[in-house]
Amino acid sequence: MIGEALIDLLESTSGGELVYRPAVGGAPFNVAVGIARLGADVHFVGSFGDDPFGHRLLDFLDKSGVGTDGAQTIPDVATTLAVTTFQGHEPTFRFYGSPPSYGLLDAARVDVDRVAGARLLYCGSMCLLAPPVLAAARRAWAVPGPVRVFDPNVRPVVGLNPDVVEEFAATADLVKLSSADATALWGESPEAATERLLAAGAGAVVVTLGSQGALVAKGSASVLVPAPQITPVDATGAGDATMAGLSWGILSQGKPADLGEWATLTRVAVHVAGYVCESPGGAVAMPTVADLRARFVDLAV
Ligand SMILES: Nc1ncnc2c1ncn2[C@@H]1O[C@H](COP(=O)(O)OP(=O)(O)OP(=O)(O)O)[C@@H](O)[C@H]1O
Repeated sequence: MIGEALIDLLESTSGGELVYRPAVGGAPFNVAVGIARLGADVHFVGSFGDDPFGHRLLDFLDKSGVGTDGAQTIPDVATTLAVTTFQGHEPTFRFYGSPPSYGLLDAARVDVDRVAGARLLYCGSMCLLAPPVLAAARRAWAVPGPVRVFDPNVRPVVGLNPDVVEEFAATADLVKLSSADATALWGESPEAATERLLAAGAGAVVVTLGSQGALVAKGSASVLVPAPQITPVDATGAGDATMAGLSWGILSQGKPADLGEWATLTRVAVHVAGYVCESPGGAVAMPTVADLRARFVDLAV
């Protein structure tokens, strides 16, 4: 079934040379791998199907040094597959697999003691469309203690309820989203979405702007952090790399106190994203600190 759908899709979208490359991913998956590559201790909570694809994802997390106690393998369910096609370096996704394996997480997988002892809690993304995942995310989000970072990441599946986004934003220390997310959620400019999220209660907001970098806002002020000059090859996981860079910055330097400190953190994050854009694959392209230093010699990390 999936094979037939894939063949139809590939035939309908391949105008020239067709390049097929299997990869691993999913936004929270990419973020977890990205944070681990940068050197922090990270644990993943999420679900996979009980098939070779799911086993491969778990294996990749293990090999990347991500803790998988909170990962759940769902019996008799196929792992959701995403087929990514490209216009230049910009990816478009189509998902296959019903019910979606990522949407069946048991909220009991959230170890509240571990959350309470953590320094940072990341929550994303379109998976929140699934009621079980939303219940799990609310269970984790209710635990006081860690710095909370939230990525609504509504695309490529448009439909996440804006009320849910504002619910999580209300108690988030940081909300990161893309300008495309802002349009999909509210039909708003990055500036207007930033004001909305800050008014909802977010401590700070970062809106990514592709090759232009990112808009960082706190209180009534904002600043544009430019992206490094790169030659993009594959932008898959660029937003996730930004989130990984921001999370790692908070873990290594503490939560920023003011707009200037958020901008400093974001400057590193746009370089992490730029690095990822320069090679194919999303999660596999996430850099170590040594990779960043070698590629961007002027970057103080
Ligand atoms: N062409 C580029 N040159 C330099 N940096 C880039 C480029 N494209 C993306 N980036 C980096 O990746 C970050 C995230 O990109 P973008 O704003 O497109 O988010 P995204 O999550 O990939 O977007 P979308 O929601 O459209 O999928 C940017 O803020 C920037 O740092």
